Amino acid sequence: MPNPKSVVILGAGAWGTALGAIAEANNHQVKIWSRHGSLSLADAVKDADIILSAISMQGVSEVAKQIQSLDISPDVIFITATKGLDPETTCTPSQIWQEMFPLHSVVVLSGPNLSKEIQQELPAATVVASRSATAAEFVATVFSSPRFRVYTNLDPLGVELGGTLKNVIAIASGACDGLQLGTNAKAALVTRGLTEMVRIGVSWGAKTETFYGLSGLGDLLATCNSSLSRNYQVGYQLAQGKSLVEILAHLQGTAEGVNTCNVLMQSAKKQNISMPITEQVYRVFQGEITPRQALEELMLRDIKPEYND
Ligand SMILES: NC(=O)C1=CN([C@@H]2O[C@H](COP(=O)(O)OP(=O)(O)OC[C@H]3O[C@@H](n4cnc5c(N)ncnc54)[C@H](O)[C@@H]3O)[C@@H](O)[C@H]2O)C=CC1
Ligand SMILES: O=C(CO)COP(=O)(O)O
Repeated sequence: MPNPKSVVILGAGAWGTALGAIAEANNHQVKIWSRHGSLSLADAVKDADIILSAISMQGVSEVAKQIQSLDISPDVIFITATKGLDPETTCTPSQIWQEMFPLHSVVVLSGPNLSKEIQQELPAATVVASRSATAAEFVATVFSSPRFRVYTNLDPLGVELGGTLKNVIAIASGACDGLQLGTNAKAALVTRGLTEMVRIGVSWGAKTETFYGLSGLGDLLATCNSSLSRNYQVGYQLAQGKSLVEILAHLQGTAEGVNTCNVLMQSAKKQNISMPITEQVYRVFQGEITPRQALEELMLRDIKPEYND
């Protein structure tokens, strides 16, 4: 374990708090900043070795801009744990952090990490990815513990997109379970969902194999099969006939898949990339069709080869 480091967590939500507890258990000094708390951002990031952002997508650009105006040591490593896409630019959180801090190392942390289980100290594994192998290895040592196994990876975009894109498939999976469609249907949905994730992710520059790792397939398995996932909960409740507005009004925490689905649909249309599951989730959100009609549309698509469609 490295010497104690000063770790600043941005965001006091479910994930920020859980990650703070892991670093604290490894004897690091942890400060958690929240937009609603009394600690100023300037005081929070003063003397930081690591700044870890676990804020919702909607706050990332705004908070990164505020930090840009502060005095940050060139040695600070940024970690991003947000799973979302910017609605205006389609940038990922790490691209936003890297653009604002071009001389700093930026590390993506993503994996099958349902925060409630992590808070209960159940074992889990994750991935830390960066263009800088040294930064990724350093972050791995800060967060690794007997209950949190951290792998390094050199494809930050792929790792980040795995965690982000799977949220839309988790919504579809929740709907699949809400409609009681069975295990075969779920297996088909998740597998074809992964194909969609790879298709668009690779067109954006991610590596195919990254999607078959913990941050892609691993996170899909976790969120598509657990009612602890907020995205899954959204889909499940849609299948029960609730409106999206009603569901989001009562949901505890953030379901990033809703915004991600909208951003993905715009990009897929522009790039002419086929994303049938994402498209059906989008149409359900728009109130154009019900989850059951979405299922029928998916089942009645043209017959085609499994690959190269
Ligand atoms: N909860 C989980 O199991 C996991 C969540 N994530 C990702 O981490 C991110 C945060 O998730 P949670 O902590 O679960 O959500 P949450 O809803 O519990 O917390 C979100 C945090 O972001 C802050 N925030 C929101 N908008 C902001 C703004 N405009 N300015 C400043 N702060 C703002 C909130 O104040 C809160 O502290 C999401 O992108 C999520 O996909 C990733 C892995 C696991
Ligand atoms: O990404 C997650 C677990 O890895 C959390 O999923 P939800 O955001 O759907 O709760």
